[in-house]
Amino acid sequence: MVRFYMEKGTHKGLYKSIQKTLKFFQTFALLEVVHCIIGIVPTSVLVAGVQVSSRIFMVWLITHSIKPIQNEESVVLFLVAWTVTEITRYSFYTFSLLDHLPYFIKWARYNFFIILYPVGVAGELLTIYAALPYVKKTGMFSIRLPNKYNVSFDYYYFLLITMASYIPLFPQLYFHMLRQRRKVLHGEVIVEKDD
Ligand SMILES: CCCCCCCCCCCCC[C@@H](O)CC(=O)SCCNC(=O)CCNC(=O)[C@H](O)C(C)(C)COP(=O)(O)OP(=O)(O)OC[C@H]1O[C@@H](n2cnc3c(N)ncnc32)[C@H](O)[C@@H]1OP(=O)(O)O
Repeated sequence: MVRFYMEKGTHKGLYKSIQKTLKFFQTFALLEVVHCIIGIVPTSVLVAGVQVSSRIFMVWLITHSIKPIQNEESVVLFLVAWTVTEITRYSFYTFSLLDHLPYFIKWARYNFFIILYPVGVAGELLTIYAALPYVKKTGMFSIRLPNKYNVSFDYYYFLLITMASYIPLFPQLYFHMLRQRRKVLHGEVIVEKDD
């Protein structure tokens, strides 16, 4: 991403140039949920599920499907937030497994999110917001009556509901990370409710 910006001097075309890698890694992140379900990692299934499904949704049902929004600045916002987060997170896992975790990586893992989470969420919400006029105009992914199954679905209203769902769900993730931060960096013992 940095190389693209240095070479082109603009964010336009960035999404197109990284989309394959993005789709591959974000789709495979589903394995993180599987790992929680089968108990390979002790992470909450609910927390990992919300985190991964929101990213898959952004990648496939928003950015991939709605071409006119791919060059929005808000796309860069969430791409940068996700990228820095995952570089830090997987460095943390790798060094932890090697039993040589540098303090800076641990510190970064449990501090960067304080800024990156709101930045990422802002990028995601602004991108969905930018998609709304196109979705309304084209009626994409919507099912209109009458049809033989007597079912109707409006993707435009689905997106509005999805945006609203960030209000109860995002604080859950953010406060979870704040609790993890207190536990890992300050050694506080925190009793969490089971899923
Ligand atoms: C259908 C439409 C759905 C739409 C839903 C809409 C609502 C969505 C609202 C929410 C929006 C979220 C948006 C989000 O996409 C925005 C961003 O991400 S912006 C960027 C900032 N983001 C972050 O900082 C993300 C932080 N998240 C995480 O760190 C994790 O994803 C989290 C799932 C929260 C888990 O963190 P936690 O600290 O609880 O657990 P860990 O999994 O890190 O660690 C537990 C222990 O397991 C070990 N572990 C885990 N995985 C591995 C691995 N792969 N390899 C090795 N070890 C692993 C880890 O070391 C821990 O071990 P220990 O306890 O011994 O330290």
